[in-house]
Amino acid sequence: MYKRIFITGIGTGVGKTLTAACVTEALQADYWKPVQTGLEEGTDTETVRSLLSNPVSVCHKEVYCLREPASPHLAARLEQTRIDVERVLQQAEIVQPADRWLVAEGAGGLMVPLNEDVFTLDLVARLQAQVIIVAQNYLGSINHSLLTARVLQQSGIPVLGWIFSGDYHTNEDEVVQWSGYPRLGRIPQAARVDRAFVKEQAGKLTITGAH
Ligand SMILES: Nc1ncnc2c1ncn2[C@@H]1O[C@H](COP(=O)(O)OP(=O)(O)OP(=O)(O)O)[C@@H](O)[C@H]1O
Ligand SMILES: C[C@H](N)[C@H](N)CCCCCC(=O)O
Ligand SMILES: [Mg+2]
Repeated sequence: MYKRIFITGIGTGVGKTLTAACVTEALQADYWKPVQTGLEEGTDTETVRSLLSNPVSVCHKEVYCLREPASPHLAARLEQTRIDVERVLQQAEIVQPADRWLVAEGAGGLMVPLNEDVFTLDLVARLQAQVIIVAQNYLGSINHSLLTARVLQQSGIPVLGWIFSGDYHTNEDEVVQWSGYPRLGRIPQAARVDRAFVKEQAGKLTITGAH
């Protein structure tokens, strides 16, 4: 079994990057965003690099960096290219030493296409990663959360549990109960997100079951 954790979310903009930084800090892991779309506001790799305190974590280079802030298959099409999943998988082998945890972050959620044939979900399965799902509370988030859980269950992908992004809401209990996946923690809404905040939140996560 690879020591790989894939951070997915119930959608885009739900707090995966900050959560990934906290998980990376907690495990003193390495971080990797293989496919980045949208470059104008900076990359997730730059964000995570700026938020880590420990001296051992490495933030690896992306395999694809695509300018358009869109689904990877569309952003790739605009640049007359195609995301080659085999290349992403080969790169995972290259960047990851066998004894180190790798925290990988997807672009958007699991049913985001990487090309005309492959979804992010398929990449997760091929990476043989264990999954952490980031959920945020909003009206409609129970549906998005349980759809995400269902597609992972149906794919037989191992799930470590949920990390909630933002302040507590009872919907969180619903999502845990209906899905059967445990709560690994919550990253509260912060007025200022910095290294100290990430370090503090990393110390509160309980990432059990990772092996
Ligand atoms: N707990 C928090 N406190 C304050 N701001 C937050 C928190 N979580 C996320 N944010 C902010 O919300 C915005 C969207 O979150 P983020 O970029 O992490 O989404 P994402 O799920 O990683 O999206 P993508 O699919 O683009 O990778 C960012 O500006 C981020 O800094
Ligand atoms: C640009 C954005 N921040 C993400 N990196 C890409 C999100 C793709 C979402 C696609 C979709 O679900 O419609
Ligand atoms: Mg992100």
